[in-house]
Amino acid sequence: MSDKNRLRIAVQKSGRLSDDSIALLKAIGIKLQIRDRLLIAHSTNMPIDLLRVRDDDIPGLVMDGVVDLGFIGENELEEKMLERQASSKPSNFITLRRLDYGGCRLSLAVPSEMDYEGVASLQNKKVATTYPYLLERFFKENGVNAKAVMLTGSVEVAPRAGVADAICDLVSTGATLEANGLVEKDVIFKSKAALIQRADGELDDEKRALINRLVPRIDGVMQAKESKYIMLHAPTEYIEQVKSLLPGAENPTVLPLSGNPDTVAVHVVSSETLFWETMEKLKALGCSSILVMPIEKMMG
Ligand SMILES: Nc1ncnc2c1ncn2[C@@H]1O[C@H](COP(=O)(O)OP(=O)(O)OP(=O)(O)O)[C@@H](O)[C@H]1O
Ligand SMILES: O=P(O)(O)OC[C@H]1O[C@H](OP(=O)(O)OP(=O)(O)O)[C@H](O)[C@@H]1O
Ligand SMILES: [Mg+2]
Repeated sequence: MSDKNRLRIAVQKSGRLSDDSIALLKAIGIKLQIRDRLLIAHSTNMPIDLLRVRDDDIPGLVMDGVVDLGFIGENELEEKMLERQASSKPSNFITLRRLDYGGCRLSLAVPSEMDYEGVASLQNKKVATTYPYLLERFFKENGVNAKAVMLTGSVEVAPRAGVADAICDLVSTGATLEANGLVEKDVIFKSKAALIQRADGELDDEKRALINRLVPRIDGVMQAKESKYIMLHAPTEYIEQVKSLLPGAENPTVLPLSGNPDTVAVHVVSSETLFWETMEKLKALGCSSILVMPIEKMMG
C-alpha cells in the first residue's frame, strides 16, 4: 500500500497528550515503534502512519486534510478553529470521540492582591494568554473591553513581569497558579483530549472502513478502564442484599459452589469501582473472597 493510502494520524510529539495518545493507539492494537527523533512512525501491523508534531499544528493538519485523524486538546482545537475562521481558512472537522485524558480548564486568574468583582473588573486591562481567540470571544460575550496579550508560554509570570494585569491559561491542579501568587476566577472553557477526523467526504472507503474498526476499540478501552470485574462468595440467603450493594451491576452471574449449598459465587462486571465501605458491608453480610479486578478490553 502506498503512503497515500495509509491512514495518517497526528499526535503531539512531546507534551501532556503524547503518552496517553500513544498508549491508547497501542491499546487498540496498533503496533508502533516510536523512536524519539523519528517524526513519522509506521505501524507494522496496520496501514497506519503516525505523524509526531507540535499540538498547535494538529487542528490545521486535520482541517487541511494533510492527516486523516488527530489527537488534540479541545482548547487548542477551538482556538485554532476560531483563528482559521477569522482568516477564512478551511475549518471543517469531525469530532469522533471525546477522550478520558487531558482534562483541564482555561481560566482567568488574577494576582491575589487584585480586587476582582467579576469579569467587568478587567475592563480596559491587559490579559496575557496563549488563547487570544477564546479569550476575546469570552470578553465579547460579556461586553468587556480588554486586551489579550499573546504569550506562547510561561503565561503565569506576566503580571509580575508587568506585561499584563491578569492571565488566561490552562489549569488542572491549580498548583502553577498558586506558585505564582495568582487566583483562579472564571472558567472560560472546559477541555479534554479529543480524536478528530478530517471532513468525511474526503476519505476513501478503505480508510473509512479502518476508522470504523478503530473507534469501537477506543470505546472498548475507555469502557474497560471505568469498569471492574467483581467476584465474591456470598451466603445464599442474602443474595438479594448482596446484589443491591454491588454498584452499577446488572445481571450478576450466580454460581453454585460444589459441596456447599449455603454459599454461592457471584461474578459481575460493574461500571463503578467498589469502595472499601461497600466491601465492609458485604463482609458483614457474610461474604468472603471479595475480589475487585481491572478489565483490559471490552466489546459488546
Ligand atoms: N495541566 C494540565 N493538565 C491536563 N491537561 C493539560 C494540562 N495542561 C495542558 N493540558 C492539555 O494538554 C495539551 C498539551 O499541553 P502541553 O503543555 O503539552 O502543550 P504545549 O506546551 O503547547 O506543547 P507543544 O510543544 O506540542 O506545542 C493542552 O492543549 C491541553 O489540552
Ligand atoms: O494547574 P496545574 O496542574 O499546575 O497545571 C497548569 C499548567 O500546566 C500547563 O503547563 P505545562 O506544565 O504542561 O507546561 P508548558 O508551559 O510547557 O505547557 C499549563 O500551561 C499550566 O502552566
Ligand atoms: Mg503547543
